[in-house]
Amino acid sequence: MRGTAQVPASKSESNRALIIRALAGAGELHNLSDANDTQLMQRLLLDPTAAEFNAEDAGTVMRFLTAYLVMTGRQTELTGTARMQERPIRVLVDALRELGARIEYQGQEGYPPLQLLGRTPAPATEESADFTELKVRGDISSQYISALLMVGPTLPHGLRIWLTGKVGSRPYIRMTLALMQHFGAVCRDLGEVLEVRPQAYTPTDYTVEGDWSAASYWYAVVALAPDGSHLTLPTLRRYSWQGDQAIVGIMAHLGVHTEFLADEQVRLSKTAVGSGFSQDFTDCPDLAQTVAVVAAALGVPVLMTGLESLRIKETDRIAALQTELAKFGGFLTDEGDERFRVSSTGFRVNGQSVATYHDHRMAMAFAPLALLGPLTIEDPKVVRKSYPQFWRELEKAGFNTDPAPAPVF
Ligand SMILES: O=C(O)C1=C[C@@H](OP(=O)(O)O)[C@@H](O)[C@H](O)C1
Ligand SMILES: C=C(OP(=O)(O)O)C(=O)O
Repeated sequence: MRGTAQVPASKSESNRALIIRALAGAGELHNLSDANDTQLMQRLLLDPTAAEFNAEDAGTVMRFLTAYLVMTGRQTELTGTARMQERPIRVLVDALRELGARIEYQGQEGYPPLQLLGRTPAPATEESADFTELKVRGDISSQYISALLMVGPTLPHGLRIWLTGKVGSRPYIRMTLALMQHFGAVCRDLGEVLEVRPQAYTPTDYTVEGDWSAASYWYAVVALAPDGSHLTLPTLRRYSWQGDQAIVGIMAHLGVHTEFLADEQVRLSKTAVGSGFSQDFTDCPDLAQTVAVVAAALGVPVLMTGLESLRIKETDRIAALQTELAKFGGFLTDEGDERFRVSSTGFRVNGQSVATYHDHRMAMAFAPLALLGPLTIEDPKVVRKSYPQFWRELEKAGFNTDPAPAPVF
């Protein structure tokens, strides 16, 4: 294994930059992601008169657009796939209602689809109030908090959010604040409290970094490749806003060494694996599948915590991992108290077929196992959500895929 693999641009950064640019009115965005989640966000933001918006299976699109559309006074319906209609949104809807938004549930209370009916300005806050205040729980999805923060500068008194509960995916909140600041917003992260001053965004240019969550699949490839393998990934920064850069430290336990080169490149090389470790995924839930598969394949025991949010993503990722790993001799055992242990006995790849449950990360997390033997990935098009060129890049790296990857768009 030698060479260079292209990762897509970060869909998380792209989708924030698109919302903030829409609020700023202008600004050039470079290296936007070709992920369906980002292409979709771009198309929907360009459609000012649509009577219905479909966020498909994109959590950021659903949550960010709910706040953006309703707070900019749009009256429209916002829906998504069958799975999106099972992903909760009540925390965000309740918070927006407190800000004067009129939102109705079209189906089940607490879930999309939503009817957005515009906004009646909230009762005049006292003159002395320096911020409009909200209490928001942080233990279901950080996307609600990012969605609220991004519209914060447009509110007459700005916004002060008190976070309650165990806050998950916090690096994504920091990324939101960092991008807002890049576009001239004045905000402060005080831990439990987040503050945004009322102030127009400044039109600014931004170049999106490569996607560290997508990079994790190349870490998996190097971890499972023969000794002496190495791989270069362009567009990844040493100082990243993405919490999934945590893959650098995690994969050091699984035999991948990272070197940051000049010109925003990282070089991965294969080294010795460690004897086992514990890892909390609260800050980086999207890495859990990659790590579980590699650890099981290498026979490195891992105690995984912080997986709570995995149950409400594209699929129940804990159940999906348990079912699919078992086909190979891998286990993700629930030890109670939200602790899960990865283990394996006689892990073998010999033609199994992996179900992907409409989840791009199931497909990409299991694909690197092809280094150990042949396997089938069902419904390979799922990768279009975040990494449409994934199969093509694997072919370029020397994997044989049948059928050969076709353009996914
Ligand atoms: O804000 C974002 O861009 C994201 C936040 C995370 O979701 P949660 O906050 O729901 O954990 C992550 O899993 C998702 O892929 C992208
Ligand atoms: C959970 C994910 O995305 P979202 O929540 O934005 O649909 C993901 O990309 O793994």
